[in-house]
Amino acid sequence: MKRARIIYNPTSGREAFRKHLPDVLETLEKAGYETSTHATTGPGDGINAARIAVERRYDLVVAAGGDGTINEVVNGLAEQEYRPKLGIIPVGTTNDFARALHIPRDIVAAAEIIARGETIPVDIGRMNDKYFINIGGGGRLTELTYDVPSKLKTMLGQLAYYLKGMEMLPSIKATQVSIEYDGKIFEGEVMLFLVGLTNSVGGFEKLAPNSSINDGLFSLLILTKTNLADFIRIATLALRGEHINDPKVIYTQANRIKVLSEETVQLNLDGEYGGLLPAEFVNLYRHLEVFVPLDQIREEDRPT
Ligand SMILES: Nc1ncnc2c1ncn2[C@@H]1O[C@H](COP(=O)(O)OP(=O)(O)OP(=O)(O)O)[C@@H](O)[C@H]1O
Repeated sequence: MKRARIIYNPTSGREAFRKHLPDVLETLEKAGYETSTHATTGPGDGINAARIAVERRYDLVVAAGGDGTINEVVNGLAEQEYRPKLGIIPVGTTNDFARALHIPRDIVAAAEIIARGETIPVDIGRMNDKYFINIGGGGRLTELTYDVPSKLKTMLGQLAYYLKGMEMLPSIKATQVSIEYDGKIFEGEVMLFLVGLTNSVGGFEKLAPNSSINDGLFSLLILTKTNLADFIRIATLALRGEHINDPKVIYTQANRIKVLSEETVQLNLDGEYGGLLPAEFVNLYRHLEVFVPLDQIREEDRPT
């Protein structure tokens, strides 16, 4: 019999998961999995729980929570030689990774996708010694993702980010950086730089429109120094994915990216604080097998 381990964050997304747990267990049972669960106890516990699941040789690990929980589970799996297949049940306020993989927000529907058993290989990112699934980045502008208090996030969802963004706009300063990507170099002042694995970031579904989830490449997006009016114009274009042709924006694909600065620059990984520059990003090609609704996945993302 195959064995599954569910690692879920009991506090994530209005505590919705626990209520549906019996249905999820039944769905996996019917698909032939003997399933056990672990409720995370606080920050970092998801990493440990995933490591334990590796040691115990589970066939499948299900991460149920927001992007924060999925990030922790991936950090627990990424360095191991034996990596169980990964199921995702989105329960958080931001579910960029699930959205990029077309996994539905309905808990039982997401469990049914795991039960169906179709997986694809997915790239993940490493930044210095940490792993990420969606996005890494830096610059004053990226700081707003962790300035948003989590209570506010739970209550207001995406709106919280926009409110915080509006409040911060006038005080955002450019940072002098050097960015080396696959042998090319950018040097200059930036509002932010983003290193993305998927096309969806913070609810902007077209921020990196050319991203493929398993081509071994990051999307690199650099927003060079702008004034407030330019910034608002580019942010508006970004809603439609049209910012990538703007002269203030550099948008390209790369497998390895190094970022340096003489200033102190905070980094952000999957929406959480990720340390300070310098940073080296490496794309780990098809590092995890993830359950997805194959009929929904873009042609270019399907395994070849
Ligand atoms: N029992 C717990 N109590 C408090 N915090 C926890 C607990 N378990 C995990 N966490 C932390 O909560 C953080 C956020 O969780 P998660 O991402 O799942 O949900 P969310 O905040 O609802 O969604 P999102 O991060 O997508 O906005 C995780 O990074 C994790 O470290």
